[in-house]
Amino acid sequence: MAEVRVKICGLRTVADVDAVAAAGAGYAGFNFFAPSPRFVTVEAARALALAAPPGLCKVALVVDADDATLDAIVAGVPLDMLQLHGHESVARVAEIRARYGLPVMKVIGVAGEADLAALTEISLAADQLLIDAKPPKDAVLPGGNGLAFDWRLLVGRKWLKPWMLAGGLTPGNVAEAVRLTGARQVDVASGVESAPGVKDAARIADFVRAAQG
Ligand SMILES: O=C(O)c1ccccc1N[C@@H]1O[C@H](COP(=O)(O)O)[C@@H](O)[C@H]1O
Repeated sequence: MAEVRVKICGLRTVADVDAVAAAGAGYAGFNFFAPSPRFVTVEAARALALAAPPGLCKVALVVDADDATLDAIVAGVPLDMLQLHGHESVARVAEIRARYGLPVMKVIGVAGEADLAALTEISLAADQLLIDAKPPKDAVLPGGNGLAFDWRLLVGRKWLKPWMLAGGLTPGNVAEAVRLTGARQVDVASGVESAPGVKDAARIADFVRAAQG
C-alpha cells in the first residue's frame, strides 16, 4: 500500500519549506487567514512557493475568501491546490474550482455523527476532502486549534473523493489516528510547532515518520 501522504500547514519561512521537503511530506500549506499566527502575505508565500522543490504540492489555505482575495493569491503565488477552510457552499466550491482551474480541497468540521452528511454532499464539487475537528463556538480560528475529534466516527466510512484527516494531530498520536481511521493522508499545523506559528524541524520529521511508520 502507498505510504501515508502528509501535509504540513502554516509554513512561514524557507527553513520550514526545507524541513517539510527533507522530512518527505507531500504537501506544504500556506495560510492566508489574517487572524492566524501562521498567516503569510502573498509576497511571502510566493518566496516560499518558489523555494519548494518539484513534487511538493503547494496549498493555499483560505477562509471564506472573496474573488478579489483569491485573484491576488492565485496571481501571486505558484500553487497546486486551494484549501477552503470556511463556510463555502457546494456552489461556491464549484465556482472557485472553475474560476481558477486548480484542485480544491474543502474542509468539513466534525464534532459528531450529524456532521458526516456534509462530507458526502461536498464531495460532489470538491477534488479532495479535509476532515478536521469542528472549532469551539468562541474560537477565533476555524482550524489550527490543536483539537482532535472522535476518530471512531470515521471507522468504516467511505467517500467519493480522496480525504485527509486533521485536527489535533501530533507526532505522538498520528500513528494511532491512521490505524484507527484508515486515513491515507494527514494534515497538521500546531502539532509540529514549538510556539504558535513557529514550526519545529525535528517535530516535522517525527510527525512524518510516525504517520508513515
Ligand atoms: O492553522 C491555522 O492557523 C488555521 C487557521 C484557520 C483555518 C485553518 C487553520 N489550520 C488548519 O487546521 C488544521 C488543523 O490544525 P491543528 O493541526 O489542529 O493545529 C491544519 O492542519 C490546517 O489545515
